[in-house]
Amino acid sequence: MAERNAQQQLAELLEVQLRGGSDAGGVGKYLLHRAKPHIPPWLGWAGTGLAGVLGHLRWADSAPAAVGLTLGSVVLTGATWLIGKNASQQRRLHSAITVAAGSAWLTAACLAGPTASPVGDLYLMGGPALALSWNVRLVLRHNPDASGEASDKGLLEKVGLAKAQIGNAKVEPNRVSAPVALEAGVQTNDDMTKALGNIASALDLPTSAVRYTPDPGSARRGELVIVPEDMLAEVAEWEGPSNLGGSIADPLNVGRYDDGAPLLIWLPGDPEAGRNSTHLLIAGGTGSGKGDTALNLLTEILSRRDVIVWFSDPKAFQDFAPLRPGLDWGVEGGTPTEVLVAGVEAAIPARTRWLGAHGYRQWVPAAAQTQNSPEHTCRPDGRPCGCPGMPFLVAWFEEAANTLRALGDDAFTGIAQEARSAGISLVVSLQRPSYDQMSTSTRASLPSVVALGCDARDEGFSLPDEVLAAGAHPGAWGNRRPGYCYVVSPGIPEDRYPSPGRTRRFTHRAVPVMELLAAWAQRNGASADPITAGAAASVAGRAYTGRAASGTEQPTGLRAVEQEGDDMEEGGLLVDPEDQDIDPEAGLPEPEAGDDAPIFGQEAGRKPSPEEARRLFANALAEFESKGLMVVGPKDFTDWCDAHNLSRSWVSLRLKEAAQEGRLEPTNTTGRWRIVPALTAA
Ligand SMILES: Nc1ncnc2c1ncn2[C@@H]1O[C@H](COP(=O)(O)OP(=O)(O)OP(=O)(O)O)[C@@H](O)[C@H]1O
Repeated sequence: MAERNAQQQLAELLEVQLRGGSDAGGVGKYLLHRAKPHIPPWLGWAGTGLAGVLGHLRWADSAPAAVGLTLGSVVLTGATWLIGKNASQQRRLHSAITVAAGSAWLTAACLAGPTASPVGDLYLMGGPALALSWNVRLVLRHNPDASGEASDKGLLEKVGLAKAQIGNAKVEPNRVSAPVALEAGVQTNDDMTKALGNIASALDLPTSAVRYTPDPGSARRGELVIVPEDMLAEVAEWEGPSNLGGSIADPLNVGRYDDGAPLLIWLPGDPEAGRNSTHLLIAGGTGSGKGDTALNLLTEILSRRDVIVWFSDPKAFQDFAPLRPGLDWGVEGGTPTEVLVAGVEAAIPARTRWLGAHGYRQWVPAAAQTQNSPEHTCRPDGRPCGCPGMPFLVAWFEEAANTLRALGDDAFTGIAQEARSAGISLVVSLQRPSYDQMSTSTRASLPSVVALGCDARDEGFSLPDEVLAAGAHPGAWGNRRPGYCYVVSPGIPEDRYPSPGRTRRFTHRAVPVMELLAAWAQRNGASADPITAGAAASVAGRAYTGRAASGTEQPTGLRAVEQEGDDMEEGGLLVDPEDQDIDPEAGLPEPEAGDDAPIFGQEAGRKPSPEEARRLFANALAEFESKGLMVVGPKDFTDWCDAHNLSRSWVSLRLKEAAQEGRLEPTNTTGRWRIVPALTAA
């Protein structure tokens, strides 16, 4: 490795900055920028000449002026020498000679006249020679920065890594990268990562402009990357999806990196690339641009042909309303979210079984096609089965802290683990990225993150330690840089992780485009396959309808379940036997004669007989179900208890009994039960 002085690398970096300037302002601006540092010596020359002319007009032939000017000249030269004691020897001498020559000439010009011989000749020959000597000095310094401080010591020496070496630098537009070798046996990569802030300070750049990627094979080698100009400062607006009609396996383009490269995320795995599917956390403080980042991602997902989205948004679709028609299942917070979670739990084994039966070890785009290949058939005789394809499923939880807390760590970790082999990606966003919002183990089951600006104390939650050590600092942005983010996700080269990117902004202009996109998804996007729709309906009953197809009243999910019934008759599809009888379209049992007394209207003061109370309780469950409230607990019966003079503890016991009878299923939350719609229909 040709090892060079750090100073040269610095010069190259600044060269790049200059080039950036020239791109921006054309050749004239570039030349002016280059010439600027060389002008001051010439101004000094002209100024001295002018002072000579004026001085002569005033002090020609004055003896006291001669004494004063000579003394002044000596004092100025001495002062220059003294003041220059901290500068290099060479610079000190050069300055003193310049001041001595200039002030001696000025004295002579004042007394004898600037045009007298040889004063005039000295001015015309000596002045330019001196000015040029300063220009040459500047050029040789390799550093056009006129502040003059950076050049006298090597960059790494200044940050306490004197013996470290920088190798051949790779200079790209607005990016300099160079291998670094630290002093063997004395310095480690940790020393380098700790020095990044100081390097940024030495170069007068923001902290996020300097990054270091340690070489995994060495404790003292790595790559230093410097990106001088913040190319993300300019806001980019969202103009539409990047790949309408593409596959969800194609990269999702959510913004750009600071060198202009697209910011890409992959959710499904790719067996050929050896990449696993992933779950994604969108983490950012208030005002960090989480909402717009989510829109970038969701619009990309909904524009793909082979994916469906289940979406829970406790904020009542404030940001996402225009996209709602494109969702296969969209719910607001509270019980509907609990039901959606139960739907995901039910879909996981059903989908995994289907994928396995069709010879897929993980979801790939071919799984979303009708199964016409003998390699992917569920028929024992090996002939193509013709089963409808299974689109990828994204289950998205906005502002998920409460949902995750209610679900519990073990349950979430289990879902996250198993969902990956079921062709399901979870996307989770948090109000505040911190451990009081999400436990360590839940955080650990989300391998990918889009880390937006946050409180500096929460950086450790958002990003892995090694990415922070390499120079990533979302805490430095807070909410001052909306949309700025670091993305850690499979498929992205690891040395990219500490590079900041920025998502696109959504304004009111985006609304009609999003509406068009949702309409496109209704018409051309995937709809739930019978297996997924069946699993959802088996736990959610009427609460799951599937996305309404464009131009028809009938939701696609229910259509899929109906079709499932037909397929079963043909014996084509492998289905969980327990799910076979489910008919989510089936009505609730007709109330028996005399049952039409209003559930919540019992005459005050009269306690029902035990038998009557049970009947009323069964009716109440049926009513909850008909409203799609599929997860219940004693608190949901508060009004009902008041109306019927029954206590919540009685309801609590009845709920447990109903669970033993199979009418309810326990959920992950103590005291909450899921209504089993299949038994209602039976
Ligand atoms: N990529 C971006 N580029 C420029 N501005 C952006 C970007 N993303 C968001 N913004 C702007 O930043 C502001 C905050 O964005 P947003 O509401 O999405 O933040 P948030 O993190 O969702 O905040 P909250 O949690 O309070 O809802 C908005 O004015 C938005 O227009």
